[in-house]
Amino acid sequence: MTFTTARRVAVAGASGRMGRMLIEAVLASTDGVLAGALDVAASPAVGADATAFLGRSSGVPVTADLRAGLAGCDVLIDFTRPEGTLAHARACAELGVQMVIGTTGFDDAGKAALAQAAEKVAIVLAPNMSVGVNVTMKLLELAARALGDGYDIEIIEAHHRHKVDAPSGTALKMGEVIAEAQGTRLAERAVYERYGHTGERPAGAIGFATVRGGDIVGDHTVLFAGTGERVEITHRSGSRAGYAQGSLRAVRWLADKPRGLFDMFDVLGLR
Ligand SMILES: NC(=O)C1=CN([C@@H]2O[C@H](COP(=O)(O)OP(=O)(O)OC[C@H]3O[C@@H](n4cnc5c(N)ncnc54)[C@H](OP(=O)(O)O)[C@@H]3O)[C@@H](O)[C@H]2O)C=CC1
Ligand SMILES: O=C(O)C1=N[C@H](C(=O)O)C[C@H](O)C1
Repeated sequence: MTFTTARRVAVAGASGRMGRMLIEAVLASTDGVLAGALDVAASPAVGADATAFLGRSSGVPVTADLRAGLAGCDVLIDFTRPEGTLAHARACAELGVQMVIGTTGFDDAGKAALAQAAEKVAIVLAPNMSVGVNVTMKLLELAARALGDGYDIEIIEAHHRHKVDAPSGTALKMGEVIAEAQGTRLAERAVYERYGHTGERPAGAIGFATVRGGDIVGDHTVLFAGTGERVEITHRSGSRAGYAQGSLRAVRWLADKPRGLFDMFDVLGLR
């Protein structure tokens, strides 16, 4: 992928699973420049070169000092934890640095804080940066609208043993897309847990089921269970590369945006 003009990119969570994937993707891009790398103060990576894990030197040190890490950067790509991303967003808003945020697990107050930061700088926020997942969301919109209320909806997701939030941000977004396509709100329909004598399935419920194990990168299936037939729409990620490439598309798309909160539907023209 190429940026229209070279963009100076910082990566937060530089030693994380996505952080490393993103650093590799920025280095491999022809006109993106790795200009900053952030991690928590306790991380053993702090002080080391951001590309030491690749056995090479970039001259960019990993730092926990936000001002130092963001100095001279155009955009921060952030896949960390909600509390980290919110601190980064405050710094980015103050310093005029754009953001691409893949972190999941924000509560309503966190989402509101990001919307506030987006009044100062342009931000792309999406629980899944993969092109395939976002196209799958559009298919779900179509299916939900066309199938209507005769089909019971269940969202099943599976991820690796290290994932800390559930259901995944992607599963929640799929639920929101489906609920909105049917003129409703997810909060009124979501069933996150079942145990013991649950009684019959409530009409209109959107159920969630979570699987955690091994090194599963990320699988999502939405089941529309009707009478005499089932529709299943599945996306499986086999690698994290798709998340990184989607993030770089967002970096490029943001280049001429002064401020505002956007998502991957905006980036990919899926609105
Ligand atoms: N939108 C998308 O396409 C995708 C989103 N994700 C999401 O991205 C996030 C990160 O995932 P993943 O890379 O697997 O996680 P990792 O745990 O591998 O990496 C997280 C990184 O963030 C750092 N970190 C932890 N807490 C903070 C904090 N408070 N402030 C700053 N940095 C912090 C970690 O440091 P340390 O290890 O030292 O604690 C680590 O470097 C998750 O929310 C995940 O759901 C993941 C994949 C795709
Ligand atoms: O933690 C992960 O790994 C992933 N998190 C995102 C989510 O919560 O939806 C995206 C992807 O599924 C991988």
